[in-house]
Amino acid sequence: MQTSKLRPFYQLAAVTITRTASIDTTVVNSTNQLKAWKDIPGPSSLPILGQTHHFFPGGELYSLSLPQLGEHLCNKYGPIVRFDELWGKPLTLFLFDAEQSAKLLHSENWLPIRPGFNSLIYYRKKYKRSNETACDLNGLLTDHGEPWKQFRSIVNPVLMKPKTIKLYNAMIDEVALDMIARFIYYFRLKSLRGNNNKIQSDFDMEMNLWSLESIALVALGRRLRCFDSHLPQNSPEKRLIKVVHDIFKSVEALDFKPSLWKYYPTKAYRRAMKSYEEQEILARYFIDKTIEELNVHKRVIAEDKKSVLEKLLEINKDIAVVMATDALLAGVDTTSNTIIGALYLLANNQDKQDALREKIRSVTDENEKRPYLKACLKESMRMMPITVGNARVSTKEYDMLGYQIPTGVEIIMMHQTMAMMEKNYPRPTKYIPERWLVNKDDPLHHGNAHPFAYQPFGFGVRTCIGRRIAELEMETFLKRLIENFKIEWFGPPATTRSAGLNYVNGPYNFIFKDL
Ligand code: HEM
Repeated sequence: MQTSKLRPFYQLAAVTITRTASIDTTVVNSTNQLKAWKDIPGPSSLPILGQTHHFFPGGELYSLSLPQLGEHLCNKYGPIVRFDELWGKPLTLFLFDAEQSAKLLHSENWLPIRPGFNSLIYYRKKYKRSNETACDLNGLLTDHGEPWKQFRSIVNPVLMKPKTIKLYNAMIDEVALDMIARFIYYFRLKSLRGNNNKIQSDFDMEMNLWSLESIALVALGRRLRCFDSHLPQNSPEKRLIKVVHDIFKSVEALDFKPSLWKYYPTKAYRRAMKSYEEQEILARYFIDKTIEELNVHKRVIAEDKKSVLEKLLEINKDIAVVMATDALLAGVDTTSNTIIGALYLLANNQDKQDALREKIRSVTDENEKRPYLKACLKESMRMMPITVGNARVSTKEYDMLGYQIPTGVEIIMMHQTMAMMEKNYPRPTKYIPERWLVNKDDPLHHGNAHPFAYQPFGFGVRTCIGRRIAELEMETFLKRLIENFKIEWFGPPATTRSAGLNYVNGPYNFIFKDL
């Protein structure tokens, strides 16, 4: 291997994070006798290998999924667990304490740095640049500091204002109804509906087709062909769905687990660069087609009918394109897997499903709020979240549980583990949507739990930009499903895997009975 080929890898550290916030050590009280970093509990270290040998076959962390890793670390080492710097990965801290998470999230809420997409940052800032196609705007997933703030201040009003998002109600309902029609059509085909009405098709692909069709309609303002019954496997729609899975898998392999990609172009690194490129090409295909159509028709579109892309195009074309590309990456597996989790939990808790159906039927005004529906989704995200937690890089020194935490540490707040602790949510393994609704004197009242044990959409100025869209999509679709079908689960409990996000594994033993 020529050294020139390796050079970009050596340079990576320079591009990953630009710290613009000043170091403020006031968070550490100098009179405190704080214990040092090395005193924080964590797996033992060996010379050269550091703590990585624990991830090798026979090691205590070998082949654990991220949720399993969280549970193991918390049970064995306690609420704060240390991983030392190694192979280009900075100091990393796993946090299982809601109060400390609150402190960190509040304190890092000026220009928060969220780690976790370093390989995508590398692709967008270095790899593409070497292919002479890079642009300076890299988007919310990968920008930090002032560039992130500028970008976010432009897209926030378009994507986060509840009033603006409400304008998409009818469109999103149209997609939900088309998906229900597709379900009914497919389920009537004997080949897809086996004994006991059990689904025999790829249920996760079906849910991804729904989520892609929905996010594309909001982001681009156009219908794709996701519900076309003759959609080929190599269609841009199905390829995009597949490449999104591949990307999240790559992020876990390169950015969460020990990997040598920063020094050497490993196979996983090469696969990741190919996936990032393909996602960009496919997203651009849909975006360019949309812009072309807009230019040809030059229709005067009412403000409430404009897509996110059209609204952003009027402000800045580069931002419009990058935001649509990111929506077609971050808005697919997230909503589809949250819905699969919610359906699984409702199928296994028939009393809650009946209560939800009754509440949905009792609403006569479409604009009326649906607190029980929201509570069902909140409870699903508590028990089956798509991410194990949130993360920030410390830009100040902290006193955390008596330990001095330096700057530049990647701190992963393990909300999935915290949200399943009895002290945070009583009877944590039980699916109880009511906990989000009951009043203060009820021991289950969610306000009695620490609010920072549960943060499915993140926190503060860096919170998920797609949150309002995701909630609208999921509430609309879940409502239509529960209105139309009684959903049951057949066979052994579902298992999950982590591949960047948490996914429910097949077989998807759902039974959908017409009502
Ligand atoms: C159930 C659905 C979803 C969940 C649970 C979810 C969760 C999250 C979380 C936890 C974060 C990190 C927030 C933080 O660091 O504080 C995030 C960021 C983000 N999400 Fe989502 N997300 C969902 C759907 C979507 C959708 C539909 C989009 C499409 C627009 C989207 C786009 C993004 C983007 C671009 C960011 C980066 C925001 C920034 O750093 O400023 N997400 N999401």
